[in-house]
Amino acid sequence: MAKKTGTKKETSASKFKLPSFKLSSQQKLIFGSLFMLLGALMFISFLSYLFTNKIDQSIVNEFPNRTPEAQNWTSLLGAWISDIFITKGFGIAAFIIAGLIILTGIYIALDINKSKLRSHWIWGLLTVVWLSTFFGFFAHHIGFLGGVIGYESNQLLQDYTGKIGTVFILLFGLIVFAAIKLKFTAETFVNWFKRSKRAISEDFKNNEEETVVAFDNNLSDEAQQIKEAYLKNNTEEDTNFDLEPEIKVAKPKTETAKNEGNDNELSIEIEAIKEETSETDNLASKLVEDFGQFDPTLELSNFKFPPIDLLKKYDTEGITINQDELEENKNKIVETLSNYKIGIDSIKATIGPTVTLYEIVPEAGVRISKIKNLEDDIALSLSALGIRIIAPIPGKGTIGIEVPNKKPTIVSMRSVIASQKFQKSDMALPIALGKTISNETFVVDLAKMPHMLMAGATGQGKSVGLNAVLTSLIYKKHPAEVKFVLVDPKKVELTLYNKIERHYLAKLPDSEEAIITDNNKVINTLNSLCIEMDNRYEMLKNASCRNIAEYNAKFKARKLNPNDGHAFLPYIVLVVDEFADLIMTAGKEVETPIARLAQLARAIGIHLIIATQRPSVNVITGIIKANFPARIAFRVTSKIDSRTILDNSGADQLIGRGDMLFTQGNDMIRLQCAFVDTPEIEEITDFIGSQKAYPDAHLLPEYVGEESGTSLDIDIADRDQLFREAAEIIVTAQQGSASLLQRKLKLGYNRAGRIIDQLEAAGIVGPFEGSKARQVLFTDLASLHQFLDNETA
Ligand SMILES: Nc1ncnc2c1ncn2[C@@H]1O[C@H](COP(=O)(O)OP(=O)(O)OP(=O)(O)O)[C@@H](O)[C@H]1O
Repeated sequence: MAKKTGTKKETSASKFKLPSFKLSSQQKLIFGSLFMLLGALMFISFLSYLFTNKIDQSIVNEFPNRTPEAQNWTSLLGAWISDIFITKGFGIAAFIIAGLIILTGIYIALDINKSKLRSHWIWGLLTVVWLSTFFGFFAHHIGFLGGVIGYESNQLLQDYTGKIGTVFILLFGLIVFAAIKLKFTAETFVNWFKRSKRAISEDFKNNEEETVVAFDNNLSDEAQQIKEAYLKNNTEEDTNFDLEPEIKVAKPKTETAKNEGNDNELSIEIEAIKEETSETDNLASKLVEDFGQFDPTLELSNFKFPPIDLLKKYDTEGITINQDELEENKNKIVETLSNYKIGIDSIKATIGPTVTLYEIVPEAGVRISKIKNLEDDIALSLSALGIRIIAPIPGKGTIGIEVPNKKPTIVSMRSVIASQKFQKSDMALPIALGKTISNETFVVDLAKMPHMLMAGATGQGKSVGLNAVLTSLIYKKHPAEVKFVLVDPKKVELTLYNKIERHYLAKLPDSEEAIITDNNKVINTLNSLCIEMDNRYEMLKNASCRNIAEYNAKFKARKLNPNDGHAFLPYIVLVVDEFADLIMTAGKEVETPIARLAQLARAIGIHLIIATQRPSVNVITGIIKANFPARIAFRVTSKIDSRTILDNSGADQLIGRGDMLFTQGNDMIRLQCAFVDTPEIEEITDFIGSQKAYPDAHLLPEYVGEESGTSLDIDIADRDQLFREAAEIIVTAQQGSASLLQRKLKLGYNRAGRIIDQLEAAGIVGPFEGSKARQVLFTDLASLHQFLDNETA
């Protein structure tokens, strides 16, 4: 019964299947030469027809009659075909048709890309129509020049537009041809005109010069005699022989003579190196010329970035200078230092949003370490929390004392997003983190970091920091360019981003919620990202690219064929809020893929941001730390925590509420994190969520955990049409890889991946083994066929 339904399905499917025109090499040769010979035969007939058409005129209408003898070189058939194509058809433009048929034969025989052939045919036929209409003008003099079609079309145009109109229409056709096919522009003509003008004037000049040289030659005999006489007496080679200016003009002649004289010297043969332009390059530039660069944003071309007005302005924004406070702090610093016998040469204040930096130049002879050791005493005297002493300020010969402002100002997300620095940045993943102590907007490129660790005690601004990162990316990057994988074990921090799931989020194929709150799912997602990473590396390798930027540029330039499994790759940003919680519950299972991603994913555009409120060494392990050079520390409670995050103290002296230290491996920068509140995020996500979206979130590759092998139960009826063919390829090659199917069956990556899954479900290939190809469980085609036939029986 099962078999019956199966066959029924098959027959109905095959009914609608287009015949496949895949020819074997022998068939290509047979059909190719058939076309070539046919075209050549037509060409010879047409040529002969030009001389014999009058004689053969009477017999062409009696084609079935074998008796009359035609004068055409290819006899009756030639006369008849020529009559149809030339006289009754397109006139002498019919030669182009013969040419096109020959060309078709060549393309088939040599198996050249058929898309070019299609274009040759389209342009060829248009030229035929144009030429025959053009020759239609002269139909009264030589009848077959334009043929009946040419004559009629010309007449039609003349009836409606007159002779002048017809000429204009034909001229327009010519311009269209020149512009589209020959890529002419108005400049081409202008340049031509200029060049020909220049050529004329150069000709004119050359003529003038020739007369001068001729004149020189007249004189040169005499001059030469003088020179020879002189040289006889002066054998020195470097004689500065300054003759009349006429001799200088003739100098090239002397040089040639010199070269001729050195016959037995080795001559250098210079081989012109041909520029290597591969066929794909030509095809790519042709595609780019025809369709423009590939635009990844095309599917959501009407997508509107959220307007800046969705972000709030704050009353406490903008720095106000409190002169009294400045004076007071300055006096306190000078006084404290003088108590410890440290003299000051000069002091300068830079007012930031939360702290003011006092830059001190100590008197000559004061040891820097002495000031550094007095940090706590100075802080006590200034009676302020959050004093940080930077001794010395890197790159400057001064000592910095950061003192918190009495009235800190908020750095709004709006102000950093609107800043020129952010708006004009051309970074791959720009992040406007906040403002520096000198009140400059601080923008960094996540792609260069390439991963970020964010830590700080609870309530010090981590979630706001993560939101600032996400908001920056959303304001600058189209949904096609960046995707977020959000992990939020706290279940409340990132839920708002659910609304932009189909725009900006990526998720596992089988999961309902894009934002991951369940720790088990995190493990699957991280492993899936590892698969994505391996896939992307494979794609990069096949495209001979070193990183995602190169790859995407190549893809946009249409140098990579989507049929070979290539696709535009969006950046993927993985955000983990509360990493400590994950490590506590899942330990190694999480740490291993995170470490793998952190070590390898930078080149292929996967970037990690992990945040934790417990910066202890068992959470931020050595391996994690080694791979997260960019670190952000909000306020922490102890020096030890600060050292765990930054490898340095300082984070314990911050004042909280977005006050942070940022390091990218070397210097530490104190920043005030940009503030973005939940209602603002809500408005932004509402704005984006209400726009047209992709059908689904960006799907990550499926990852099947060790214990859950059952999700691969794929119904036989749901199998891909190419399932059997794919199985045969895999068994023949004894290599279970999706890329093999991609190449052999010319499939996209996703379809090849699905077929591999189906093959696994059918027990033809083994399970996924990381970067290794899957094991093939059938050794020969016979056993495979037997298995497949039994399956459907
Ligand atoms: N950049 C900032 N500017 C001004 N205020 C801020 C800033 N960042 C945080 N705050 C204030 O601190 C509060 C707590 O911030 P946030 O929720 O980001 O802390 P957290 O570190 O994520 O805490 P938890 O770990 O408990 O989630 C905010 O509600 C806000 O009032």
